[in-house]
Amino acid sequence: MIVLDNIVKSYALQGQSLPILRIRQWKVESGQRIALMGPSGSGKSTLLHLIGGVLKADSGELRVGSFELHRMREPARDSFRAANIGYMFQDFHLIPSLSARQNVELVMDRKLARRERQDRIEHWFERVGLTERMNHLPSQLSRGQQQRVAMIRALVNRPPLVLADEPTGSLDRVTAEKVMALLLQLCGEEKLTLLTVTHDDQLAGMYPTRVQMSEINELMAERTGGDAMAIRAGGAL
Ligand SMILES: Nc1ncnc2c1ncn2[C@@H]1O[C@H](COP(=O)(O)OP(=O)(O)OP(=O)(O)O)[C@@H](O)[C@H]1O
Repeated sequence: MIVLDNIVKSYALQGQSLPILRIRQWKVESGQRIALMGPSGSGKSTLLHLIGGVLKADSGELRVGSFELHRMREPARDSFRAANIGYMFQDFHLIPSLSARQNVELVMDRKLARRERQDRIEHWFERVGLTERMNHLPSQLSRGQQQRVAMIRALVNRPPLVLADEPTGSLDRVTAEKVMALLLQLCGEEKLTLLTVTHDDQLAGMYPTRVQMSEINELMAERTGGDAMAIRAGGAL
């Protein structure tokens, strides 16, 4: 379970503190698959970075399972992230000089026997329909295929929590729907908690649960009309 209590996050900008998030309470149950929606600048990526331990809140309490992220320094949060979070990004972040298989192998536990690692990799490539492409470089794959490799990389260690930031944002509609459906299916089968940022209503509609940033970020709710662009522009809140 993820629990946020009285979380405040600001960025320092040109000597000023720019408040971005104020969340009184938000809970995500284990195994939930949530589409996180909201206008540009509403703090979606910042929220994912807080939950993933990339950033630390200014104040408040944030628990992911038994981890109290608000008490942890950066090295501890880095270890937490490596062991517990699968990340997916809009632009895949695959290493161009490594094959699809090697990109996945890179994140796998070195303590696993080589045979076991290979079996797992083959199993996952089969599940996403890319068995024939395992030894291709990212540049030899379509964008949808590249994102499926990135999906394997995010899921192969069965992290309890998967954070996906606009994972289909650079794909065409048909491919985006296929990739999103696969991500939802695999996280469902593996019982992983999935938090996906998307601005696309149609893709969000595929999710069992949808959450608008305006429902949880009080800084948005306070603004009449939820004008998050003012947050982006550094407008007074
Ligand atoms: N490192 C930073 N320093 C200063 N301001 C930042 C920083 N990162 C983000 N911001 C600001 O914080 C606000 C929220 O950014 P964030 O990326 O979380 O929003 P978002 O909802 O994910 O937006 P988008 O949909 O455009 O990706 C924006 O106003 C952004 O300009």
